[in-house]
Amino acid sequence: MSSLTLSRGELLRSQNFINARWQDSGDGRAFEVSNPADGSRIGTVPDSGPAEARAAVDAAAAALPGWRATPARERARLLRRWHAAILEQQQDLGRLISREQGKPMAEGIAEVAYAASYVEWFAEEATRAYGDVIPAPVAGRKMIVVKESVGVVAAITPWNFPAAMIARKIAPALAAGCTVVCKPAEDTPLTSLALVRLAEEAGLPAGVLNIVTASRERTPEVVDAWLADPRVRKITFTGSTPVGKHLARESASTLKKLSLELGGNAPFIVFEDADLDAAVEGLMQSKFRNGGQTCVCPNRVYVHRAIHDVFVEKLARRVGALKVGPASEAASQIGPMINARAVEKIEQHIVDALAHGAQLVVGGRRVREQDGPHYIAPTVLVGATPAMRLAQEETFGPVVPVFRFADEAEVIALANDTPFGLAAYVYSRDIARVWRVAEALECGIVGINEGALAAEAAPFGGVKESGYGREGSRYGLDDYMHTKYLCQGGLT
Ligand SMILES: NC(=O)c1ccc[n+]([C@@H]2O[C@H](COP(=O)([O-])OP(=O)(O)OC[C@H]3O[C@@H](n4cnc5c(N)ncnc54)[C@H](O)[C@@H]3O)[C@@H](O)[C@H]2O)c1
Ligand SMILES: O=C[C@H](O)CS(=O)(=O)O
Repeated sequence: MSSLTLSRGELLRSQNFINARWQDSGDGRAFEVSNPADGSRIGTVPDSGPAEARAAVDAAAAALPGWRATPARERARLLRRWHAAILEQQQDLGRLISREQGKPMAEGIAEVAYAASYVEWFAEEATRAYGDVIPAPVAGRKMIVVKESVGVVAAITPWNFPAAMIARKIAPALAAGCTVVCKPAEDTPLTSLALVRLAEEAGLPAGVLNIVTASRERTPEVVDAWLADPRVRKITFTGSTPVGKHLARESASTLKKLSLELGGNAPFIVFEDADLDAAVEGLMQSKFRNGGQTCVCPNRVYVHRAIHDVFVEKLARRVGALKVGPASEAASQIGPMINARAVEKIEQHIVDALAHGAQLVVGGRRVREQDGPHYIAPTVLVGATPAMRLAQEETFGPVVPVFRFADEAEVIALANDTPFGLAAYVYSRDIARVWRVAEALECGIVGINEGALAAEAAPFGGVKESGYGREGSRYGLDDYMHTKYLCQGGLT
């Protein structure tokens, strides 16, 4: 594949950004970033360690008093400038996302607008961090509640949405008056570096936003330094549940505030009275977005036995028609999986399901191997059971296991039989039923006859082992603020 050229070449960064200075790692170590479509090299970034981690916190801590004291309207103004700069570079950033993450070009470009929507949203929310005045129970007393920034925030982000996930963390943090150190996923650091470059151009003061990159091997050195640093008052993380649990355990020593957006295992439930065409469309939208590599992708599809066969036939026809290929091909709808580890997990899930009695309807194998090793054919399996790994673990790939069910009580029990609780989907035309089921499902997000849930105005997050905290929405600022109660006496 051709080397990546951007209309603004300076957006392709190769250094950390600490205290407003682009710099290599102290020991000069670096690692390559490659295109998951064909393994070709896109760029190199620093392989940072504890020294860079500490330098970033030093900068963020030094900048905190000034940024915290900056009027909210000024913080909002800077976020609006960042928002405008991101949209001005939407095409470049979209191409960069698609090149380093693999998603089809249209999805890469759409992700930039999605990321920018969080920056715009929190530019607005910045000026609405209201407190309260409490009617005093006794004379001569004033009782006031104020909101204050939590302080230095460490953000650790995943590879599946390299722009949106970091914007969804940095924007509320800056809006709240926090300063930030961030570490993007080793597979997709370039997009985050480009966004930080645009934030620099927007005029953020030195030290307010700092980013360090690290390989998978050195990431624990960077993040463990932040976990042990008492100046870091909050960790915000999107990624796997095992890593989320590690962060929660290690944050306990300094009782950091946490936002954890972790793995999912979303059920997609189709009742016998559902609009089947709408349900198939909703499943195609939610399941195959980013090749199935999102935390809200349906991981288990439950179809009422009365409409099972006709639903599967409709679904298999759509799935079998999906085009698999690199972002460089305009017709591609399903890109390569992010890395070999992801492909291995997906293949293990398929093999395990077939070994436990599932039947393959379409897909089930690697494709386009002449182009690269990360392409998986969109797959539909029927005869799935709770005993299979793909029912218990998040596949994070283009695989649809279909389970039969007989009645509402049975499918609610099946859907909730998982440690995870992020998203769920219900298709039915019975209004009473959809609300009964939506309320019974143990999760943070429910799509009712709808497959497209993501929106900056909505609170995003889960329950159980999918984590806690909410990102986006009018609730999103709370995760970056403390509530302080002021009581003034002696006024009689
Ligand atoms: N909730 C989501 O949006 C989301 C995103 C990515 C992955 N996942 C889940 O996680 C699974 C594995 O994906 P993954 O390996 O990319 O996720 P991961 O959790 O390993 O990586 C996510 C981020 O955590 C960092 N990280 C990894 N190990 C760490 C450690 N020991 N200490 C601190 N930070 C660490 C990574 O460098 C990356 O920045 C996926 O199959 C999927 O199930 C969920
Ligand atoms: O994969 C994780 C993302 O949070 C999904 S979404 O972009 O918020 O829908």
